[in-house]
Amino acid sequence: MPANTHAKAPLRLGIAGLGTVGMGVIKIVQEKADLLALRAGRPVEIVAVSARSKGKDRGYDISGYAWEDDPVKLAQRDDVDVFVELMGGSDGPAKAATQAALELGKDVVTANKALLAHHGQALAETAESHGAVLRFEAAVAGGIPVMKALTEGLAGNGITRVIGVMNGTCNYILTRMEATGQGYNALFDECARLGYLEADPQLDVGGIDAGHKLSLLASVAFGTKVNFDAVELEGIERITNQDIAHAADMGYKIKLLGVTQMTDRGLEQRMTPCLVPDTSPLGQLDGGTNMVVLEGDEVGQIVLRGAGAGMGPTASAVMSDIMDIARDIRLTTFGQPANTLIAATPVMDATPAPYYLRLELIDKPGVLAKVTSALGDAGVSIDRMRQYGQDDDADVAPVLIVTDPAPRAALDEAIEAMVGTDVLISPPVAIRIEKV
Ligand SMILES: NC(=O)C1=CN([C@@H]2O[C@H](COP(=O)(O)OP(=O)(O)OC[C@H]3O[C@@H](n4cnc5c(N)ncnc54)[C@H](OP(=O)(O)O)[C@@H]3O)[C@@H](O)[C@H]2O)C=CC1
Ligand SMILES: N[C@@H](CCO)C(=O)O
Repeated sequence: MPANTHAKAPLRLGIAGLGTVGMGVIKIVQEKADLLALRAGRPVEIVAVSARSKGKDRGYDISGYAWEDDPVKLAQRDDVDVFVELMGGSDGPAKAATQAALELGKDVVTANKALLAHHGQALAETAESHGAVLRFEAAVAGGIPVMKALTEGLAGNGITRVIGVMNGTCNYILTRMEATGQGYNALFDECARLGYLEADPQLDVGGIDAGHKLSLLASVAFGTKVNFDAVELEGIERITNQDIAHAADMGYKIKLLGVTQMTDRGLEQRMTPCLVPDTSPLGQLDGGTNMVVLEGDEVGQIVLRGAGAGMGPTASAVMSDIMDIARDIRLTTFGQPANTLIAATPVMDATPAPYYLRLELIDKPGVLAKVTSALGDAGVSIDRMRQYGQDDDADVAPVLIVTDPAPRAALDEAIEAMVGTDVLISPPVAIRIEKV
């Protein structure tokens, strides 16, 4: 043990969840004990652990830690100072054990975005009323220290907008679709084989996991209560190789993009596929990497890029919160006291933007006129339009339209009118073109 670290009592951890992230934390605590003690000014120790299966070989020696079958019992142990929740799930044992720890005034560190997106406000209030801290750096964008950047580095800024790619699985699928020409389904299967998918894959490809993260970022950025239900969500399941190729043709990439900003109408939160310029940092983000772009009124734009998942990166973020607690840095959960967070008016109709519209039309005279008049009647003006040849099927006319900036509601009105004219072979695909 390094000198000068004996004066303060060790910080004693109880870790519930010994999977990818839990074992990553155990690895760091075991392998970097001296470094952590020097940096924290006190030793950081694990005293007890919990998971579903006691007998499982986990690759690291955990025989020196007390075992609890019940995570709630672990959270309540007298010898646990910090309860580290790494089980996952928005309810069940993760919620029960977190609540139990906080009610006893014990600090909690978690990587669980689902838990916080659904119960963050109530848990933060419980923490603060019991003099405990609840921290979640690892829950958003894995190894990227985005919460620290927002709450500490940018503490002197009014945040104007947060945008980013926050789900590595979706970015992997979209960039591999472009690079290899493989379809969505084949790449979904590849992600399953590589172990990239959440236990419920719909959380990834449906945009829900990334939506959880966005709702937490919005709360910290704008001082608002977490409101996941108000996030406009759309997944990547309907994106085709054709969309990706057409987007590339026009100088864009398709990303599952999160955007949150406070407008004069209220709080906008969107996690939807968007087109971004292929030369922008977001456009150039390949594979399972995450990127979060923070915009502050003093600092301008900051771009953070890094691993959004995986053992080392996620455990690194968990340790950041643990080390703050070890150093007696006791920050609020969402960057300001939970009872001062406001309930922002949700804006469900996003700020107007240009849209990419892909249509499969019946190839016969007059169909284009019907499409353009549907757009015109809804007040949507066309910026560019292109019809693609289709050698193998003479009855189908694929048409691509880029609109001028328009409200989404107007575009939906136009699409509804088009559907009513029977000129479409399949439902139109509309993708927002985001200014980044
Ligand atoms: N993996 C990643 O890259 C990232 C994960 N996260 C978040 O971190 C958390 C953990 O994820 P990850 O490590 O990947 O998950 P894993 O599935 O790898 O591990 C989950 C662990 O929790 C234990 N567990 C599950 N349910 C219970 C229960 N009812 N009672 C006791 N223990 C239970 C499991 O036990 P057993 O091993 O015995 O089955 C397992 O050890 C989640 O909230 C996740 O969203 C956040 C960012 C990135
Ligand atoms: N399933 C998530 C893991 C990290 O939260 C992702 O793909 O980004």
